[in-house]
Amino acid sequence: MIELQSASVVVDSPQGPITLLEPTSLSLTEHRIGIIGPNGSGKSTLARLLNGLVLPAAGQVLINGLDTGHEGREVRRRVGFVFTHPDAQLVMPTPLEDVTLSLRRSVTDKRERRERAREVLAGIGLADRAEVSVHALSGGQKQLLALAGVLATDPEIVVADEPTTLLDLRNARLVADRLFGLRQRLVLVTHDLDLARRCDRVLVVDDARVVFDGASDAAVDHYIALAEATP
Ligand SMILES: Nc1ncnc2c1ncn2[C@@H]1O[C@H](COP(=O)(O)OP(=O)(O)OP(=O)(O)O)[C@@H](O)[C@H]1O
Repeated sequence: MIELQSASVVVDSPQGPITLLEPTSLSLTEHRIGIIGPNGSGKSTLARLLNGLVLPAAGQVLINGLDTGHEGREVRRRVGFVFTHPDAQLVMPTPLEDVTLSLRRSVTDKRERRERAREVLAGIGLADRAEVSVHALSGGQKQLLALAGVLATDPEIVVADEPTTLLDLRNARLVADRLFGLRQRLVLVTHDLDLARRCDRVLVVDDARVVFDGASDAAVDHYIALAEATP
């Protein structure tokens, strides 16, 4: 379970503290949770709270009982984070090496790890790209590889921050289908309202607050009404 207990996010600026997320309390137990809202509203901030990339200024964030403030390492092991830009998480020269690195904790034998990495790559359709430079991959292939790297760590929860934004229709569908096929709990930040509609529960964030929390169709309607009401 993902639990926010009056969790707020505040950053310092030369003009004084800025609140990026007002105190928020949530219990997220659904399989697929969407987060939608306007640019700059606080969606990424909320997503980053869930794996301790951002820590609450007050309140608590608990992931399956672990406090992100005190047990950050344990939390990051359980919560895989997929960034909008896959380059942010592809650290090795080739796909094979990248996935092999992600498997270092779960598979101790080196040879077995490489074999397993090849299987993972085959599973995302990149078997023939295993040993090319990651820079030679297309945007969609990179995003699939980044996702595969996250999944190779066997997280309990996957948080994805606009993972399809940079992709064309075909690749966006590939990545989305992969995300929605996961057995793990998925928290998905997205501007794609069709994807939001596929979630079991959707949070609408506006102006550093969760302004709606409910079923996906009602949440999307709320967001559209909000956008239409904004001058
Ligand atoms: N470290 C920071 N210092 C100051 N302001 C920040 C910081 N991080 C984010 N912000 C500001 O906080 C607000 C919320 O940012 P956030 O990235 O959470 O928005 P978002 O809803 O994900 O936006 P988008 O849809 O554009 O990605 C924005 O106005 C952003 O400029």
